[in-house]
Amino acid sequence: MLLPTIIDAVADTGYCIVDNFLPQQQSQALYDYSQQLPAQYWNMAGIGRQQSQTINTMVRNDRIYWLTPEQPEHADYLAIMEELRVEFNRSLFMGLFDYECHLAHYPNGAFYKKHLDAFKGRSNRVLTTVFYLNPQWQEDDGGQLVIYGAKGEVLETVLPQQGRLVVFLSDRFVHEVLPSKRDRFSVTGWFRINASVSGIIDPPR
Ligand SMILES: O=C(O)CCC(=O)C(=O)O
Ligand SMILES: [Fe+2]
Repeated sequence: MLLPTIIDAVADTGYCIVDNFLPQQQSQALYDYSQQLPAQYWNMAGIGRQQSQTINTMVRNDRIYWLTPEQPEHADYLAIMEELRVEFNRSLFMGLFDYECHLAHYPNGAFYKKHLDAFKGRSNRVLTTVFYLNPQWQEDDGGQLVIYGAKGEVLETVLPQQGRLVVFLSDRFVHEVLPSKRDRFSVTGWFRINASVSGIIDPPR
């Protein structure tokens, strides 16, 4: 069973990379879904939250589409992430209360510069997950996820291979997506705690 392996790795090092997280046909089904999604459904990804959201194509130029449980195509993925959430809470008492995720499309040339997904005490995003959908990705295709350690050293360089899942603590690891030379598809998500900042519950997006 993969879930305990993921939890042990995150408890140990703060991150985890696993292959074949879903059965191949489920990964492929999400890939196929992303391929047929009409262009107008994809939004330019922003930086920051709600009113303070800005679109800065110097930092990132991927396009995103939020997944919802109402769509049957997303049900398998959301169901396993729910299992993972429950397991994290049971094993590590993390108090994760929900999960939000979106499809991401990096067209040829797209990237996401070094960033953190959360700032200590200022976000309810606790754990980042990235699930890759791309069949037969090669080194030359670029688009690697680079994860950095506390001293700025490279910890991991990850090819966005179909079926591969990366999980890491959102406020601990600076990371970036190197320029992709092919259309690159993934599902990026965050497990969240119900933290309130200045008495205001952090809204879902
Ligand atoms: O797609 C990836 O490898 C990482 C994406 C990312 O860092 C983000 O959306 O915050
Ligand atoms: Fe990120």
